[in-house]
Amino acid sequence: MNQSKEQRILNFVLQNAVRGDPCSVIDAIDTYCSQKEWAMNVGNEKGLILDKTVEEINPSVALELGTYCGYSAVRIARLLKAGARLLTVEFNPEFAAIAKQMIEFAGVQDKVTLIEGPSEEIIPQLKKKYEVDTLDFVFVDHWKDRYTPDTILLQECSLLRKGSVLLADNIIVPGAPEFVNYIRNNPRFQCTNYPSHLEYMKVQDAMEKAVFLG
Ligand SMILES: Nc1ncc2ncn(CCCCCNC(=O)c3cc(-c4ccc(F)cc4)cc(O)c3O)c2n1
Ligand SMILES: [Mg+2]
Repeated sequence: MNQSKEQRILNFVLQNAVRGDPCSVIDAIDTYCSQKEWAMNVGNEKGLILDKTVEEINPSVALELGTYCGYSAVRIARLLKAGARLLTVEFNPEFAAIAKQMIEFAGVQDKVTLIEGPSEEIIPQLKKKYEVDTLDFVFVDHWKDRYTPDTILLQECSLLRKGSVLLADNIIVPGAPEFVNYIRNNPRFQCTNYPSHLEYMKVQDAMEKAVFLG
């Protein structure tokens, strides 16, 4: 049975990155996906915006929606302080299996809890099953039409506190127009737009940061 693109990306990392070195894993994925096969990792340009946001917040508890191959989970986890943790949600079992191996190879597995399932099912479980009180940071990078309902769900589940930060990928491509309308017109969020480019392409994209005001 021929390999998936995601398996080829993982194999390239296993052969070209250094075990336990998250930066070498990030670089290997970016090299493969810019030179061989495009893939929907956040990439290095938007990845720097992600890095700066994570460093600014220095979260104790972070959530990622849409793990894919684990590229942004490794990017986020490598910046977390001792004792801090990232919960990342992926509903595609093949992608989750790749991401698990990617996270372990990078050596950040102690900081990352990979949860398999749809966000709409997992979010309501975070408090009781995953012992979350509130979230300091949420990276939103899953189905673009789930951005709004899941932002509402996070509020309904009392998972956001004054100062919680959401960072959403793909505001332009594929786009999340309903989310942009919702979040920018919601007085409970303070929004900032970060123009950038679609990963590995010269196409315009952007990220949106939204601070929950409580
Ligand atoms: N509910 C739920 N819960 C949990 C989940 N886990 C996964 N999913 C499903 C998410 C499926 C992948 C989401 N990501 C994207 O679709 C995406 C696409 C592009 C892109 C594609 C083609 C182009 F031509 C241009 C741009 C670029 C990006 O950066 C993207 O992030 C879940 N859903
Ligand atoms: Mg994305």
